[in-house]
Amino acid sequence: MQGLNHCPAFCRYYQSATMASQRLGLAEESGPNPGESELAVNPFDGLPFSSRYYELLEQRRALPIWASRFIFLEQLESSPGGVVLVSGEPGSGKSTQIPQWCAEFALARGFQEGRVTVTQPHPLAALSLAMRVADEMDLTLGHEVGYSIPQEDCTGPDTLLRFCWDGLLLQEVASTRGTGAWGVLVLDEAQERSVASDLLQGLLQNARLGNLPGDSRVVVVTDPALEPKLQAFWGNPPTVHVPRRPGTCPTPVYRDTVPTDRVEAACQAVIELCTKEAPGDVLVYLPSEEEILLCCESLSREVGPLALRGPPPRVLPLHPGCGPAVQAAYEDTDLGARKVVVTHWLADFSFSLPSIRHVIDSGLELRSVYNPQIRAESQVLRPISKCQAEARRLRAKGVPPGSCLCLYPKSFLELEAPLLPTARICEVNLSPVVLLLKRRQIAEPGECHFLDQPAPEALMQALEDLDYLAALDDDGNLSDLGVILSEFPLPPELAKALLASCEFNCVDEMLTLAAMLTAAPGFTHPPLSAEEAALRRALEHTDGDHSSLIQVYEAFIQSGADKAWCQARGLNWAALCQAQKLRGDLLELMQQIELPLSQPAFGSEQNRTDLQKALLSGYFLKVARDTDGTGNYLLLTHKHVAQLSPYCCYRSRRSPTRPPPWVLYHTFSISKDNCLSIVSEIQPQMLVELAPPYFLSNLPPSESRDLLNQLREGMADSSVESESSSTREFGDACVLQ
Ligand SMILES: Nc1ncnc2c1ncn2[C@@H]1O[C@H](COP(=O)(O)OP(=O)(O)OP(=O)(O)O)[C@@H](O)[C@H]1O
Repeated sequence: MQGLNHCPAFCRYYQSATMASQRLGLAEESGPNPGESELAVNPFDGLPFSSRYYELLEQRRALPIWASRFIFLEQLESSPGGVVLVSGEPGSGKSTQIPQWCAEFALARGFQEGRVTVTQPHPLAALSLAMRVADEMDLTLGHEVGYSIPQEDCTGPDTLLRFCWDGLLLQEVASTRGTGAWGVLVLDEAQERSVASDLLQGLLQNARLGNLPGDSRVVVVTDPALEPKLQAFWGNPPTVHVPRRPGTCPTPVYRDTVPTDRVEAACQAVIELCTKEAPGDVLVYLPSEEEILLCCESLSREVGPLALRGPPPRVLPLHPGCGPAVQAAYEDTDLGARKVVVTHWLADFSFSLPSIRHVIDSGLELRSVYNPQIRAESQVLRPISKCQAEARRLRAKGVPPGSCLCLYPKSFLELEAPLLPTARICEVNLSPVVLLLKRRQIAEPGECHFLDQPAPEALMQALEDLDYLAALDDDGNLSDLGVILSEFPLPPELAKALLASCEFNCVDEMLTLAAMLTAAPGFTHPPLSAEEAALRRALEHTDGDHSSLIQVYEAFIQSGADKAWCQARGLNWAALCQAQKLRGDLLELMQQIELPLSQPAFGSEQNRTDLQKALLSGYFLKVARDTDGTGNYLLLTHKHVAQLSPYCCYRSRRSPTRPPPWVLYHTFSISKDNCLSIVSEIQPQMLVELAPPYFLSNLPPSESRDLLNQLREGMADSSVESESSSTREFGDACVLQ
């Protein structure tokens, strides 16, 4: 801010704004014109506007939302509760314009209440919007306009307008670190119902965000479908309705049946559009990233040989793994080639691509849904909501109208689809949410008023898990350990394993593992060729998948983070780079909290045991046992049978043939089969040492539980005989409980 206060243009702008009227500069509807040399200075950096600014200004003025600028600023100024709702269709200009107007509003108040933060439910959308808005405002990305997404903070001391992944903002407000405060907070894409967006709204509504200055503003931006619910939730705040764009969107054409091969059906529909030479870009919606990649491969093969008048279409994937390359979807292609963008739910509401004329919609989405009763994730293929289907249809714009092909019958969504997207808070593991609520001193998470209340059983399971992890004290409040766990941007069990590594002198290895488990479980993907498979096998570690992940990371670092090295092994280079960054962030955090670190010792026998102990301290809830040597694992916490994932090192190994009897796993998922992923062998004695005794006694009756209890009794007896050694062992185990 200091930079701005020393900027003459800012001082001139600010003085005139405050002297003339509270709303001067805000009510000015048209923005500066190229001829007005006096005003043709950017008030945010004091530099003259470039010609690019005026070029983009013309585009901005053509957006449907432009007509609502004055009314928005007026409501922001005068809203009695400080909350304003903005409701408009996708593509009307909400995500790019509202943040700029909020920045003008904050500037006119001299940024005395704080700066502007805009949340997005997808990190990639935050990045892409920051790039666009910096361009539209004629400012430098990373200076006045910035973004914060996992493992990348592109902001600086002069940042006035920050686009932020909502999960990150939630982490900031929960912890004592980070900026967390703002003068204007814009919660964009509320209709997506991300966990963080719902939670932030719940906390704001319950006035639990204590770090807010007195006169701050909250702007909630939504698709019209969620407006009535938000109106009721926020007590009828002032609402800006963005007018509908004049012109027509195509009437959808439905298929008679749902195709058995969606990818093939989508490819054929694209080829048909290309051969008919129907002008305009194409947007294809498929359910999953896997199908996006298959479709892109298949299209790239098939469109090349087509005898077309113009250049062959350019096929572009659009999914969370694309990184900054997503901007290519907005850019004009060389020689004016047609773009075919293949995506999934990511582009339901974000990524308004202005050149799209044709939409091909599978009507389905693949989502991960958590079942608290069996503590398992399932990949659920389900119809999209009616609101998403409408948003997809509206993506096809232009004159003459393009087309919208639905690869399903009309009755499909009418009968099966919900009206609105499901609130993600009702579909995820709630342990991190409950940890956060406890951090905000909300004693009973059920008390917090949310747009949709999560199921009581899901909350109970989360409380139970946090209790086992010793994150709660006897009164159900956050323990000291719980406070430290809540500081980490990791699931509670992984944060606990990381903390335990301080006790067991294996911080260096556990930091790597925490980063790899979070950013790059890419080692589990199948290799594509025999050479790849051989190179990959060389990275496998005999101790299991967890040690393999550490080994992959170390080899990656030794390669100098080389992209070609990763490609030769079929490893995801971008994900490994992310792991490297995250590891650095976690290390910094541990140093800030002044936790003891330890020297690298990967590969030694002592380190192997230490690492297992640290892992088990966090993951004792995720243990399974192969009771008869057939590879059918019984999970300890409930009566489910699961198999090792096909990519697990114990399955790809030629010998030994017998799978390990006791394993610790990272995820249990139910999709095509019941599958345990990222698995390492453990010794049951260690489990008895490290799991809280009441966890073991609460396990459902099974042969495994009896075995563990026998072990416990045996260990207790031997402790009487050799008190000194067992005191040391149990002493280790009790430190974090
Ligand atoms: N990252 C970007 N790069 C280039 N142009 C962009 C970018 N994002 C948006 N635009 C342009 O801004 C216009 C308005 O998009 P904007 O995202 O503001 O609309 P919206 O109403 O918020 O829609 P959505 O709900 O889909 O985000 C788009 O049509 C496009 O021309």
